Amino acid sequence: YRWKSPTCNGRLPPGSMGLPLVGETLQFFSPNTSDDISPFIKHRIKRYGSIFKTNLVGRPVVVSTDPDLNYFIFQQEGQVFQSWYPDTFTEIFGRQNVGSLHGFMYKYLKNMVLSLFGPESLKKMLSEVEHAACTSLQHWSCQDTVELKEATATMIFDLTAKKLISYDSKNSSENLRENFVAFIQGLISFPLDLPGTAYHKCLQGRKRAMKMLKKMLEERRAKPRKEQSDFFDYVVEELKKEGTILTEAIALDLMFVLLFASFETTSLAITYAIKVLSHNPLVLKQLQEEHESILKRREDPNSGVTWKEYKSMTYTFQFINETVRLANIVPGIFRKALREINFKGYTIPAGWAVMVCPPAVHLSPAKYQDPLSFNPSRWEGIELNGATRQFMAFGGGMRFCVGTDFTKVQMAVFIHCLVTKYRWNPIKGGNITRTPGLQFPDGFHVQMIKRDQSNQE
Ligand code: HEM
Repeated sequence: YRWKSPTCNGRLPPGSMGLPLVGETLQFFSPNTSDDISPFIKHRIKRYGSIFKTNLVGRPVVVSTDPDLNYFIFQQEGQVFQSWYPDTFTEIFGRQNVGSLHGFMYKYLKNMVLSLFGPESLKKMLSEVEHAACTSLQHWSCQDTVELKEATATMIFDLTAKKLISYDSKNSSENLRENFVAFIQGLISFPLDLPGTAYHKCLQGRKRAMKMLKKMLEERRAKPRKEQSDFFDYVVEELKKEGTILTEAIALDLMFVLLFASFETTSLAITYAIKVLSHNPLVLKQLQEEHESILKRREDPNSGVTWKEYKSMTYTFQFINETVRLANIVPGIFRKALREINFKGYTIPAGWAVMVCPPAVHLSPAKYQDPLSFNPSRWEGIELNGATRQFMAFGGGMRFCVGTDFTKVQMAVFIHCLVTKYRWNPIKGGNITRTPGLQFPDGFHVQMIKRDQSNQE
């Protein structure tokens, strides 16, 4: 009885707490192979309304699909709500990762990351991003087929690892990337650390990756470089400062999170983008027109993408917004109630978790006409500089994703290289599963063909 009816000073949102101990965890993780809102969420909205309670991995949770409550949760970060993630996240990302830090330390880290992925840094990175995209595409076009999820993940990982820690997979005896396996499955999973589970694989990967990162940082501290050129140099300088609040453990957890957050999310977005492009020839044509006209306007045809050109990719930004709206890479954003809250007649008790559910908003017919259709033009004339009540693919409020602009640069530049120089044929795979994180269980295999070659065919 106590499990089913938790104590509360007011009126709890409706919903079921499921079975003792496991709650509704199994239903929450059951796979969904469509782009639509997961049946778990959909059925409960129908039955209980837009705010309901449940229990996931032994935790009472209020799920919010209500735009007003979502907005309130994001705005109240650090006041009424605080960033909180299930134990699986904290164990995998480290207890001192940026998502688990608050107050002064959090602001300090956020500024550090923003200086790394802010517009000034990105302007300087543009040519590196283009180089990575062009060489990868060239390489893939020499192979019979390429599996895009893995290939784009490797491309982005190599670029970020170079920028952060000057890691070059080709000149290193150890493979850092292979430690980041099964992450999407392991992160939001049942915290069972048993051989064979995705959670176990993630923990093992984390241990190995942290060992490598620690060794690299120690080597750098022993032999600091004259000029600061990567994030490790910056960290080494910060650690030397008297009275610094940064510790080696915090810096390493941050490095680990950034490496993961940058490659796993953007590679899913790019793979998803190419998959939808394969089915939407008119969208592809519009993208081609935009990018070919950029090339035509260029005085020096051999020069790279400039910041001005990047900023002029209007249709591409609409395409990116539409991709991340439908991809719903982050299916749930977690917070903890710091005190009791009353909202729209319901009480959320202090200490309870809340989960903002972006897919429920992104796929709501009340917010988006024909929500499941891929239509970049719906974003025409809408400039998104942050989250809105309708769009929260990158979160919202104070914790809005610091990598948003980095992702957009990578996606836009990659699309530029792809649509101006290549065409592709889907060969196999491309099916998606959401458990609830987006995955391509059999990858997405395509044949990449250089356009001048294909024109001659
Ligand atoms: C398609 C790509 C991406 C998506 C959909 C995405 C999504 C999100 C979301 C929803 C949040 C908010 C989490 C919360 O409020 O608890 C977030 C935070 C974050 N993201 Fe991203 N992200 C993407 C790319 C990146 C990249 C490329 C980086 C690396 C630079 C990155 C680094 C971070 C970090 C460090 C945070 C934590 C920010 C904080 O706690 O203030 N993300 N991201």
